[in-house]
Amino acid sequence: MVALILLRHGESTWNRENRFTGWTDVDLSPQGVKEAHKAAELLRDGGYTFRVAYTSVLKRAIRTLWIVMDDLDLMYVPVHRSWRLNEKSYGALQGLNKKETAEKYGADQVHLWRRAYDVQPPPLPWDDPRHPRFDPRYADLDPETLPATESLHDTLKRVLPYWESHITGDLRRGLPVMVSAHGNSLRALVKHLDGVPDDEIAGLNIPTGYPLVYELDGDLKAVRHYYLGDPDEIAAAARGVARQAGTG
Ligand SMILES: O=C(O)[C@H](O)COP(=O)(O)O
Repeated sequence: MVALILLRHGESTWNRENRFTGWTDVDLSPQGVKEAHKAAELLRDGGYTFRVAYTSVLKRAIRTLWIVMDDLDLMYVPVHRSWRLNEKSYGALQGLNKKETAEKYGADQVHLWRRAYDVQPPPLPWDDPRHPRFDPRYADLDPETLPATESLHDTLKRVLPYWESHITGDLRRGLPVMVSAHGNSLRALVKHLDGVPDDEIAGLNIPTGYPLVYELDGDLKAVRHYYLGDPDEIAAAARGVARQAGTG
């Protein structure tokens, strides 16, 4: 059995302000920093460690990982960053307040944008300065592959090749792996690991800062998975995520 630890970054400044974030590179809030330290404590208390770490190219996930590695005295562990682990692109919704968006477009529409498997939010126009093609961190990528918006399905389609080509190799070698990423890139991974049907994934909400441990067998089938931390607190935090737009 090998452990895969999934960790959604601690609360970000835009989580705090209840804004759609997506590929916007905002940092952790002071609360998010505390959540990252708490995640490290939960891992230490549970006797968990990791030999390799993966994260996105967004600082809220990177900083969460740094804090965990520092607190666990694991700063030497190799870290791989990839845009493929970034949050789902929220396109033109990025920056907008979730509740105000629900008031304007209706709670049902916002729920579809947030949680439906195959629905894309409105795209960023090609010339919008926020389009990732203008961001130097993606300069080596074909601009046509960079998303102007994404459904969860689109997110899964770019997460999976990285899972297969990089992460599974370490797990097959028996190395425990940490993935510090985002609400929706992790929902995509969980959908794959647990074989969650398309129409059921809308009900899954991942809270910030609680390690989600998967025990995988030799074929990398998920045998068991569980959060570390107080179950009532975690359930309340997941309900809080579901209700960010006033719905759920
Ligand atoms: O990008 C965001 O706004 C959040 O990180 C995830 O948002 P969601 O829970 O609305 O999908």
